[in-house]
Amino acid sequence: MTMKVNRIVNGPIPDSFLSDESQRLDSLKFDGQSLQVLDQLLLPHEFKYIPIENVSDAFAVIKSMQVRGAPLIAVVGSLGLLLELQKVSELNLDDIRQKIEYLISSRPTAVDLRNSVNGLLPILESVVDTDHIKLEKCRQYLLEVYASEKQQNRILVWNAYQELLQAFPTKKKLTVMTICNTGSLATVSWGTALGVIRALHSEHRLNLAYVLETRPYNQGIRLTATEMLHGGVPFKLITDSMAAWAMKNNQVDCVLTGADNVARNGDTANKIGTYMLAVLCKHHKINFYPVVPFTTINRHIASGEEIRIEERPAGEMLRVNGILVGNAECPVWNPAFDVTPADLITKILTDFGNWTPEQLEFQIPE
Ligand SMILES: CSC[C@@H](O)[C@@H](O)C(=O)COP(=O)(O)O
Repeated sequence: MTMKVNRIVNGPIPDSFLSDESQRLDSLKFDGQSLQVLDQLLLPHEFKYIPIENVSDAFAVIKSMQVRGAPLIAVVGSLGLLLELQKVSELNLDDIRQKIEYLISSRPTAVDLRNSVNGLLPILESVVDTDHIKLEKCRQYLLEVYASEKQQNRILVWNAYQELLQAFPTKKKLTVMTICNTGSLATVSWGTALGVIRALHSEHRLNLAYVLETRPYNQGIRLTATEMLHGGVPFKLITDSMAAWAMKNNQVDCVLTGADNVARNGDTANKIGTYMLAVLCKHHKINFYPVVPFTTINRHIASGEEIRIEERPAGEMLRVNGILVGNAECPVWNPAFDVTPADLITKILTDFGNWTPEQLEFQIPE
């Protein structure tokens, strides 16, 4: 997969656009040789960075949800592998292939990680390069996963922002709704849907964001609310069950969500509850937009039926911050994601342009 994809809507992007990086929380610290990630399970009460030295460390923090959010998972997995490859002098093809599969198994729905680490395969399979050159190319590629996530995110947010200006030409300020956490804590940059909400705020075009609590694991209340408070972005936290009532009684202009896996026909997997929002949008005639980096598009699958939905442990539903709130014996079904069918989606906003689901397949870059 090529990393460089550029299709900037109404570009060039002015330097002033999202220039104040102090408004962002750092999901990780990486200096080229050492990596530390923010333990998101401790938020909002404690900001603690934990060191990652290899693939098993990366796997552990992704699996446990200390690190989450599709783009961030991809970067942390890739950097975990990079740190290992920086320590070896000889290429071990089987070992790298096994590590790629191991990393992918940590979160099966989020396709960014799969797309990113699988990008090593053509390098490993080259019949021209020596092992020494392959090793060096693998390192460069993995570093590029990190660098390009940052660059592409700015384009993604800009493109999505342009779409909203165009869709609501007479609105001075928008009221939006969002689910889960799609901000700097889910990426190494501004974020996807939450990045767009940030942009609306910094361009004085945001009235209010309704932030869903996002049961069962509360990424909305623990993470998004923390980011909004940190950046001074106007928002109101609501429980997931208040979404319909908020749409009915308050003007909501659009719903902006992230995505974990988008099929060629535009069917979009995202945090459980997203499908419910799309259905509500249809009833209330509200625009529904997934904000989607190129790395989240799964060109290998035709529709959402092929997306594997991760199921998480019962304890994540029965406990809040480790405290048991239900009977430990409760039978539980805990799917982490759902799939919004393409026909409920207004447009898919991407870093290579903004497309209706019908257009998407013909626009995905090689
Ligand atoms: C930029 S984030 C896109 C998605 O990863 C996000 O919307 C989401 O569903 C996160 O789920 P999580 O289970 O917290 O990793």
